Amino acid sequence: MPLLLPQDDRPWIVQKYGGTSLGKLLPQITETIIPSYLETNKVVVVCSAISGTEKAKGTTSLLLKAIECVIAPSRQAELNSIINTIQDEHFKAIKALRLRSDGGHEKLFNQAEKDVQNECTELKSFLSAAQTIGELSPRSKDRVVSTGEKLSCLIVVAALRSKGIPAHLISLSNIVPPTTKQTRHSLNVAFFSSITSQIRILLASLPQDAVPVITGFFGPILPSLLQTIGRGYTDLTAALASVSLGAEELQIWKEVDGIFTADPRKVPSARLLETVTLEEASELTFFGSEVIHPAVAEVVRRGGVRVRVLNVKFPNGKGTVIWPSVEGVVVEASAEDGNVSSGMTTRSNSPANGFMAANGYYGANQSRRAPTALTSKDAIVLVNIQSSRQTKSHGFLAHVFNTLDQLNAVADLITSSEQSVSLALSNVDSGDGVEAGIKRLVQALEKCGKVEVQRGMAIVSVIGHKMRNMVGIAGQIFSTLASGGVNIYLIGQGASEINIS
Ligand SMILES: Nc1ncnc2c1ncn2[C@@H]1O[C@H](COP(=O)(O)OP(=O)(O)O)[C@@H](O)[C@H]1O
Ligand SMILES: N[C@@H](CC(=O)OP(=O)(O)O)C(=O)O
Repeated sequence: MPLLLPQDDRPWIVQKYGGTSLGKLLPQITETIIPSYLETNKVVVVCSAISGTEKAKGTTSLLLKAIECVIAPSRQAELNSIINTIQDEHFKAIKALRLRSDGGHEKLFNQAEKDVQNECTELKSFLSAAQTIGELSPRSKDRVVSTGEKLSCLIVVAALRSKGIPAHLISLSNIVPPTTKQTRHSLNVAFFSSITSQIRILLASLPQDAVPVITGFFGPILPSLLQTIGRGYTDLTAALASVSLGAEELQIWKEVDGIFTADPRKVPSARLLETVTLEEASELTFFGSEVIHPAVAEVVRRGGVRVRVLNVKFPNGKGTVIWPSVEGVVVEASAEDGNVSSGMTTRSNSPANGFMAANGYYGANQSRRAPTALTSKDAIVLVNIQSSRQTKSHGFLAHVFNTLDQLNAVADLITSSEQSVSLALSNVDSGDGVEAGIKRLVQALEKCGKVEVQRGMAIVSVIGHKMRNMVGIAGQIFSTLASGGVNIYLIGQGASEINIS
């Protein structure tokens, strides 16, 4: 008779770990946080690529640099040295695991080392073949970038297995069905549903006690994940995994206690927020504070998953809960009333589907809050275009936006009048430097009218749901800026009215 195992009905928790947390705090993650949650939950781990010190010097950034080398035949040596650096960083991580294991698990670590080496060798030959041809398609670039998450998952699986946790690596780099005729995938509801089903199928094939360790990269997406979703895509993968499992909570583990009223590195007096809405979190990220990837919001809202931002260094903290906002609902509630579970200590009292308790609660104190948070973005280029007055205003605007589209330039803020448009752009560098990007932009926009450019500007954004109904908030913002001697060049209020920039 087959042995029937008891059904494991612990609720799922999905934990996403960013590159710097994995690079600096791997033992804390694999020896303390994950085992603690496994006592009461089934856990899925979603990993970004490892960054030893900071994201700008991490594996993904190095891989992007390697991609740049491909188009220049003279940079073969540099290319090889980048991949060697990546390999060494991962070998170092395995060496640290060996030291913590006191000579145990030799076979496990040897295999991990071999797997890392194989990935890097394959990558080198892929890149060197591309260098011979002198080009790399967006899809091939994605193939290169996906190596980062594969490598980090190899390390995390080895770390967990060395502690007796049955971790299994799940690569999502081939879960998107190819499109036959289309040149790009439409990232719509149907697309995301197909991804969540694929993830569910992959996870269902694992043993019941398995701890899946999922690559933050998923693909292949046409034209490419980097082009469509951009950096920080691991948050989205984790959101899709949580929806596919009906997870109790999606946890985004970082090196900060949660979401603050401002970047705590820049503003020491910033306060930790107990809750924010999904929209506020997305706006904060878009305007300079890396909180959650904006694409996460729609996925978790539809899937009804609660999101919590937590600190790897202080895992007992409550973190910040991100809730979907509910139109027209104004409820005063305390954290306790609203089933806000408190991190590692009380986890079992959350609502079944993770959000919106029956009383319509959508986060403690939200109805009392004035602006929720501030953020800023530097190195902004301001472009003013004055129409040459020969075209009607809509023709002029269409011309300007078509030009931006052709140049792949995204404006963070836009204001317009009948005959002029002001644009604030944060990303004018297409790989050949900011000045080259500005020159290209000006040349193209001069066909629409007179163009003026101002460099070295900053966008300051005040974000909060409550602002929608507050009279006088804009006046307060501008008089505060004036008292700090700040000259305002452009004012924007998002259509959602939760952001004044
Ligand atoms: N409002 C904010 N709340 C929290 N962190 C913020 C905020 N604005 C900017 N930050 C910065 O975002 C970073 C997020 O933490 P980090 O662990 O580096 O993220 P990741 O794991 O995604 O790389 C912190 O360094 C923090 O200073
Ligand atoms: N590794 C990718 C994706 C990602 O999600 O990163 P992180 O979670 O460390 O922000 C990047 O650097 O963009």
